[in-house]
Amino acid sequence: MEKIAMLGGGSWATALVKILSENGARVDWWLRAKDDVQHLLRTRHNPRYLSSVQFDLNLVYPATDLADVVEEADWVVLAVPAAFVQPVLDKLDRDALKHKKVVSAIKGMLPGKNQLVTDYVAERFRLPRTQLGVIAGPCHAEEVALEKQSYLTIGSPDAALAHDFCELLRNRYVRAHPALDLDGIEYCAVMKNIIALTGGIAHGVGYGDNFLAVLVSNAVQEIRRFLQAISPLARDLSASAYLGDLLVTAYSQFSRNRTFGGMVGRGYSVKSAQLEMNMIAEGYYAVKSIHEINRKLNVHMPITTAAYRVLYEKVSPQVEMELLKEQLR
Ligand SMILES: NC(=O)C1=CN([C@@H]2O[C@H](COP(=O)(O)OP(=O)(O)OC[C@H]3O[C@@H](n4cnc5c(N)ncnc54)[C@H](OP(=O)(O)O)[C@@H]3O)[C@@H](O)[C@H]2O)C=CC1
Ligand SMILES: O=C(CO)COP(=O)(O)O
Repeated sequence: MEKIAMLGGGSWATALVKILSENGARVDWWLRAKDDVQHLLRTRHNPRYLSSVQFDLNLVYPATDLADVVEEADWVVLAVPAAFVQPVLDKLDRDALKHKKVVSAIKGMLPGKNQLVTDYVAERFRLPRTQLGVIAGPCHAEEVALEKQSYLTIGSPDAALAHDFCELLRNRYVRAHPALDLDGIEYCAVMKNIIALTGGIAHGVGYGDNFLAVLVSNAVQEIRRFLQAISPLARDLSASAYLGDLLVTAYSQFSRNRTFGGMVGRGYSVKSAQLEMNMIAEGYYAVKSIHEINRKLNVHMPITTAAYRVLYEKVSPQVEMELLKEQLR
């Protein structure tokens, strides 16, 4: 039996625990709050995220002791928001992940360090990239809870790792495919959140579907330019790990990034939008990271720049969307 350590207690971790445990894997599940662990042990449900999902406690072992949770695992899956991944993982000994395969389900970068999660893990735990992977693709946790047909892509420079993790995920409603482009997939997952957030801002200001379609088309070009500058490779951006994820985040009712952007466009401050959401919109942090990385690369990125100016320089969303609209084709 495969042993998986799941780190994170939010919606995506909850959805992945459902998929993996229903496929027969043992999942040791780290959540940060004792009360949530107690609730899970008592009721078999996560109290705050996807609370309709019921877990088989013969396969799912919720706990708050991080070192214990990872100790016996073959696989460690990271599903805490990017802003908290470093404080969580820094509690582990540097050798704690030595012979383990580490798969990041996080769609964000370490704020402050402006580093991809897999780069941070490789550096901190001295792991070769062949022990690392990412889970990507258009997939909202809420639809997994409803068992709606979904597709995931596992990116890893190690084809066998990607293949094996796909096997752990595949079921009646999840298809999973391997890919080799770890960096491109991870960066794209970060950037699509920025685009969805900006689409939300535009919508909040009053722009409609016609504008959003043009924004998303231009976004594909912006993502292509950035990826070519930071990680040049012949890649097909129309694949679902890239374009699919961009589309679902820009258009889905479940998208936190789009929702957050919408609130900012309607006049909420960043703080009040974050408080009201109660979930994490990674795009807010990603805008700053990508903007700062791009100071060196100098790629033409009008959408990211517009989002940065609204979120970090407090330029009015109306004014910024007026300026952005002149730059789109
Ligand atoms: N939700 C989805 O559909 C998908 C999400 N992802 C990615 O998964 C990652 C995790 O997001 P998701 O599961 O959606 O998160 P949610 O927004 O559902 O939940 C927020 C999570 O952040 C935790 N958290 C809040 N503050 C802290 C803190 N100070 N230290 C540690 N943890 C904290 C919360 O813990 P607590 O409950 O204890 O407050 C909770 O587990 C993100 O990178 C996201 O982009 C990827 C694909 C799909
Ligand atoms: O990555 C996601 C879906 O693929 C989740 O996006 P949101 O965080 O915007 O909900």
